[in-house]
Amino acid sequence: MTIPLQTVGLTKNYGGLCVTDAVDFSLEPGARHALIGPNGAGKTTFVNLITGVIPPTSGEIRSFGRDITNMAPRQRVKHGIARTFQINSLFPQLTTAENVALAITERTGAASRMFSRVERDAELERETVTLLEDLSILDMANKRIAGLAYGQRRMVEIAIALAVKPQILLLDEPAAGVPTNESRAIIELLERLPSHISILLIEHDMDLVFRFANKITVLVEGHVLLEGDCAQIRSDARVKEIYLGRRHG
Ligand SMILES: Nc1ncnc2c1ncn2[C@@H]1O[C@H](COP(=O)(O)OP(=O)(O)OP(=O)(O)O)[C@@H](O)[C@H]1O
Repeated sequence: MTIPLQTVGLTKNYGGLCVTDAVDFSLEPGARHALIGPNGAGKTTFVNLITGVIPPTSGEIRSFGRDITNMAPRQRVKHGIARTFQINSLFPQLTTAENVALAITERTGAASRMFSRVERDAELERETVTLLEDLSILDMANKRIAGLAYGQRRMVEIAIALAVKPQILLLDEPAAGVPTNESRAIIELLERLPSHISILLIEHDMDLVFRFANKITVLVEGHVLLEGDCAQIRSDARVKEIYLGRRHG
């Protein structure tokens, strides 16, 4: 089986500053992989390179056997790569269902014009309901985004990323800024994500990382310090000193 996502010698320089330093990385089929590292380690830059928001200085990005290094961001979405953002991108006056339906419409676009309006609307509703049901957030369907708690909005953002039917999902700090009493629901939602989707989670909350991921890559100053399972990462002295030590000392 071809590898969903792979970077080879991926490098990004800003002037003299090397932010992504020859990163070799693989996301396996069905992965639950976390990318961790201290502030400024280059995690978001890495995601921006993968999604095509910024071009690399050198190196390659491959996905399912295809070189996507120079592919436009929209094409990468069509190719199956979706992401969530740290910044809220929802329409606050629309309901959860309307926000998700809009994202589905964007995906189906021209293809759906082959059907009549009634068929289209029925299919759109069916898919929206199924998606919300699968994530156990159907109770939020008719609520406006503006009236939702912050943690609930983060869950809708994940639903929207799923609306493009991705094969690869990049989650950029899905629990950032979410109060502790709401973060549990987010963790449970992450655990309900379809197993065939390969997921890369960027997260500072180590409890969430250890619960979600079975493989972890530690990025420090743009380069991969270490990669391993939760036990290997927990027990590594360098990781404790550089990153975990400050939080889990
Ligand atoms: N457009 C840019 N121009 C110059 N330097 C940049 C630019 N974007 C990012 N950087 C620098 O690259 C480094 C990595 O930033 P990045 O946001 O990728 O780190 P991060 O690991 O995601 O941090 P955090 O955990 O705080 O979100 C930082 O030193 C940052 O200042």
